Amino acid sequence: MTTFIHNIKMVNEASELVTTSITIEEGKITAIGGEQPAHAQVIDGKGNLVAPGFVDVHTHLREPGFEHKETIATGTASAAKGGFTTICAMPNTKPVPDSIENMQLINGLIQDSAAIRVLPYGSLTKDISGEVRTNMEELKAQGAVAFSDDGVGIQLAATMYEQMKEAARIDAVVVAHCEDNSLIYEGVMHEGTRNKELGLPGIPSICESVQIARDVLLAEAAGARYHVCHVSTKESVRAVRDAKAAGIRVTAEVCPHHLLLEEMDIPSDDANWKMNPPLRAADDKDSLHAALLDGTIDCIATDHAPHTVEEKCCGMVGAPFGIVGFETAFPLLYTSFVETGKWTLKQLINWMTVKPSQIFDLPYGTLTVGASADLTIIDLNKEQTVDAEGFVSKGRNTPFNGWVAKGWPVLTMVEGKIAFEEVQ
Ligand SMILES: NC(=O)N[C@@H](CC(=O)O)C(=O)O
Ligand SMILES: [Zn+2]
Ligand SMILES: [Zn+2]
Repeated sequence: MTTFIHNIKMVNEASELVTTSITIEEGKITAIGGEQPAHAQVIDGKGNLVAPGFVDVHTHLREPGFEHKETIATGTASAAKGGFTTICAMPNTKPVPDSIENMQLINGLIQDSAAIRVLPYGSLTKDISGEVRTNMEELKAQGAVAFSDDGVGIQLAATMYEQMKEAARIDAVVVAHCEDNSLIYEGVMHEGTRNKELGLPGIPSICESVQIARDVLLAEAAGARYHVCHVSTKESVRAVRDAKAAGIRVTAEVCPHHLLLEEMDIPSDDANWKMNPPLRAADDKDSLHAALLDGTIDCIATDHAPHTVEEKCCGMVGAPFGIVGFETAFPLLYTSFVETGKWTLKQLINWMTVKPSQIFDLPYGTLTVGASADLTIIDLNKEQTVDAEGFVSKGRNTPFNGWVAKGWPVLTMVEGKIAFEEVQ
């Protein structure tokens, strides 16, 4: 089948919008700016923006094991609505993708119900318990996109070092949730000013940064490719920046909420503001912005982490960490940082497409002839209020409810097939 999308604007290197057309055949882009082919299905882009489908390297789909929070079907529908076409699913499911058998089980579930492309992580240790190392070569052969124990930090340096050496041998990326368990102090938000006002236990910044500092040195010694999840503190930024300057193969991501919010924004003891790592201080947030702009931080990832209303109902202590992210990521970032002139549209799109793809050697996140027709059409003028009740995700856990934003995806396509379309 041939599809022709016309009356569409693409953003060029200078971040200007250029009206063009896209021809898609057999799931691939075959022309940009060409004439309408005969017998094509025609889509009117209505003058909207077309961007490469977003690539999210840090997501939680909860299935198998926690289908009451999210399923592969609801999570990928939510992602498609947010303009995402490729997402990497973290391994904190039940079972954990830590064996050939469990990888195959998860691949089967993805095959059966994913609305977009889902690339599963394999775990670094069995049952993400930090003890017994997994056979990453076996898991890679089953399609593991990279390796992580996200949700928990790897406490033992030797475990991390051994897996890094093996990852270097098989050319895989080690992806780390950095958290030293001895420095959590049962905290539920940032150890700073706001937690004291609210009388809640705090997680100090060193809980994250000391493990990053350890890991970049381990990565250097192992010759491994090492990617840091959800960087949240200025000390973490410095550790990554220094490591890059030393030639260590480190990359890093930042989440929208850490760019948009800080500890003082937390209105009350409300678990919709509880996530790991927590919202940090204003100067941490500033350093994350500077790090994105100077390339210390490579990309943006949502860390979409759905939980139920019941789990999030009753204050921070006792509630699980995590907030949803797919359906609000682009509009919130676009409105806060592109519309205000802090970033160019091209920068934002790159941080959500080519940049994450490059880290994981993925052939996605680009609108070029020959590439998979993974794209999202976005109405940059459409203004809408974030309404958690209207989310496609099962999760309602967002601190952004009620925010007004522009730039909502109206159509998302994966391999030329429509995965989401806004009903008129
Ligand atoms: N980010 C979170 O607060 N929670 C994540 C785990 C994680 O990403 O560390 C989850 O799985 O709920
Ligand atoms: Zn994490
Ligand atoms: Zn996560």
